[in-house]
Amino acid sequence: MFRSSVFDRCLEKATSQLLLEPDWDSMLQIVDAIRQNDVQPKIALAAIKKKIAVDNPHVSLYALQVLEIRADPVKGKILELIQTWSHAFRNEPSYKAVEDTFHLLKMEDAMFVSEKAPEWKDGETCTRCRVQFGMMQRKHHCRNCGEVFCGRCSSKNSIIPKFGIEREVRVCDSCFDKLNKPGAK
Ligand SMILES: O=P(O)(O)O[C@@H]1[C@H](O)[C@H](OP(=O)(O)O)[C@@H](O)[C@H](O)[C@H]1O
Ligand SMILES: [Zn+2]
Ligand SMILES: [Zn+2]
Repeated sequence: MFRSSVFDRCLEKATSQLLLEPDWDSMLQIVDAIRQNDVQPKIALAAIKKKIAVDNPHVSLYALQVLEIRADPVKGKILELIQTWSHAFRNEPSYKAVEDTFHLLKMEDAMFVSEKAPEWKDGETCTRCRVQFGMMQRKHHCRNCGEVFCGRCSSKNSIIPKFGIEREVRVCDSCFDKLNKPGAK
């Protein structure tokens, strides 16, 4: 899928051995891709884990920093991984960065807890109008409630700040109203 190749390209850039300092732009694009389900969290997790595991502390550090900017959906599991790493290499000076990043992430975790976007539910009919999905009636997902809808009932887009989604994504009609009516919570 094109969108996930954006994730792969940004991960390569963000963890390149040639970097002299973090490539925040690529890292932000990675986090957006994960948050907006452009790439499956578990695929992202595997790709980042692979980067952390390379035998180059700089690449590992940058891969860890990719998480520092809130790749929420995968963060819990990665924190465990980082904890293992920082314990395993506690006496290795070149891996000191791993330990520092772990503590940074733990601290930050305590500070910001943003809501997580819901898992997408599946179904053979539109949640709103009950039309049956098929070749000519494609299913779509609302990024706010995670329910499945036909194109007509989910034709609008919206940002969803509470999930950290700053780009317009597909939402169903009722979520669009909730997110965009004055005084929306
Ligand atoms: O186009 P299709 O081949 O039917 O595939 C659907 C699209 O990828 C939809 O993306 P969208 O919600 O962004 O439209 C997704 O929500 C559905 O689960 C998929 O079945
Ligand atoms: Zn519908
Ligand atoms: Zn919705």
